[in-house]
Amino acid sequence: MKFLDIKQTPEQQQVVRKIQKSFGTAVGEYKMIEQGDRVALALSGGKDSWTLLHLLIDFQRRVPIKFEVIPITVETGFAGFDANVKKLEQYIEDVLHMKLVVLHDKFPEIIEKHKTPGTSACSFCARMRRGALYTYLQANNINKLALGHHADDAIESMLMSQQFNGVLWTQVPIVKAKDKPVTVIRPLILTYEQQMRDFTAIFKFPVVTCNCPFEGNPAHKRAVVKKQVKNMCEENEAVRGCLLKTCREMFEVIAAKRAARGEEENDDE
Ligand SMILES: Nc1ncnc2c1ncn2[C@@H]1O[C@H](COP(=O)(O)OP(=O)(O)OP(=O)(O)O)[C@@H](O)[C@H]1O
Repeated sequence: MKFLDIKQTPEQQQVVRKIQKSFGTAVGEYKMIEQGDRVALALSGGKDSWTLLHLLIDFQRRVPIKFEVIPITVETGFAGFDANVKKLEQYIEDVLHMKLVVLHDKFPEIIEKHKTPGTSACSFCARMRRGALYTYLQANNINKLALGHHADDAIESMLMSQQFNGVLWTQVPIVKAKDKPVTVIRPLILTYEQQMRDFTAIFKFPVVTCNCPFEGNPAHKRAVVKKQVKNMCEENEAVRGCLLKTCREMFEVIAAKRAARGEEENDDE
């Protein structure tokens, strides 16, 4: 597996080192990976989870901790996604010499039947995806689930929760799933989305989408908040760093509140 060994320009080397550092800091600081872990990497085929898969394999080769990485894709059943998943399988076999686990499902039919008015299809889909992954993980003794959420996701979720729900919430770096022997980890939580774009541009992963008809709607709350952050950064480029610092304080507040209530997390995306 020589994916990181391809010839890189000095600028590209900088991109790689910087992302290895933000990944390594998150994994170390939040104690995400331990000896003997079996880590499922939830691969959507987007740039974030592709980047995460490569960083996990790179980390596996560089540290003395022994752990497994098992890439898994939920083939949701949206028209055309099955052909995209074939591209993921091919790359993983040819380039990484690994096997992709594919869980086939029929989300469009279930969404059509059960969607409750007022809730977005996206959160419903994310919950079903999580359910499918937890079922497979439990049946196969896999104790960690790595998701590709990154720093900008955490920032946007924090601002969305404040503005639309009036609560302190965001995706946290590590959390035990409610009632399940699975711990969710987010090793990219200190890495900005632009870093993933730069990393993907160097290694040219076969990026695919899930072909869902709801994606990219500019009226979505996340799209609204993304634009707000962009506007703030145009006025003061230090804003993004400050917001991530706030998120890091919030991770502790959220964990302390949960511990005080004796709760395990219901880790909604
Ligand atoms: N179909 C899927 N199968 C497996 N894991 C998935 C799937 N879709 C999403 N995920 C996981 O959930 C995370 C968050 O999903 P989301 O749809 O918000 O992705 P995203 O921000 O577009 O990231 P990516 O670039 O990885 O697609 C992904 O990074 C990935 O780890």
